[in-house]
Amino acid sequence: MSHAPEITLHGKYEIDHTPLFDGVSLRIEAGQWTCLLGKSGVGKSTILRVILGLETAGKFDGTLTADDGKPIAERASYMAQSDLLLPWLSLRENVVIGARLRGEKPDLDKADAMIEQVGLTAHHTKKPKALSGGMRQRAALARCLMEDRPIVLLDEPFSALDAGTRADMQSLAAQVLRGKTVLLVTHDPAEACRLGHQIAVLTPAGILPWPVPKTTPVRAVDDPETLRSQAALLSYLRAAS
Ligand SMILES: Nc1ncnc2c1ncn2[C@@H]1O[C@H](COP(=O)(O)OP(=O)(O)OP(=O)(O)O)[C@@H](O)[C@H]1O
Repeated sequence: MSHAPEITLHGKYEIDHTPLFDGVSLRIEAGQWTCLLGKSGVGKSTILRVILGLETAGKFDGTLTADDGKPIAERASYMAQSDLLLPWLSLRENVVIGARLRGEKPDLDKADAMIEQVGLTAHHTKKPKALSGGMRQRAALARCLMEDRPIVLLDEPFSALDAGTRADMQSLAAQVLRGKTVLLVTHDPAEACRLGHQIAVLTPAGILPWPVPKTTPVRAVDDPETLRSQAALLSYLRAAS
């Protein structure tokens, strides 16, 4: 796998001259999972889009760098909040769309294994409209995990899943993305405390680094320190909202 860089973002962002966040300093550690939380509308998805160089509603004023000095967007894979599945393609064709768009021969064996791991083998010929919301999200996850990129940006990738499937998909993503530089946007303190090597809370005034349990992710769902940590994080988020 190519080098998974550390990424740093410093700066402020405004929409129509109104600040959304100011003085943000976010370090996304090399080869680790950084979980980004914060209240709805504070700008988490915007940060992902800034990192990817995608269009946003406002203007970012600051710096975005990788520790190896190379461009970031072209070696990143991205799972957006909406599944972005192409409605005229089957689930399997959607999962290999990245290779097809690059004019490469898709690795169908790998795709089938990924579809099996997300539990959708029985549905691989179906079009997106024949899938439930949670199934579509798992298809989008499989499509993202197919891409062997060193940088991975995930925007609430497990939000539509039932609790059991969510825990399974978290474990799968952690296994497949081991060693990559991952930024995960989530509203779920339990998810952040289970998966995060680092946790950051975005506020209008900047980033608050949140202490993580001493154990290494993926943490057990019943690990006492993880449970204490997620309870403290939930209390903080509730008080801050
Ligand atoms: N196309 C747009 N035009 C105008 N404002 C926008 C547009 N897209 C986003 N915004 C504004 O930018 C702000 C940040 O949006 P963003 O989606 O980054 O928030 P978020 O923290 O990811 O929210 P959520 O947790 O609800 O997904 C919001 O206040 C939103 O109203």
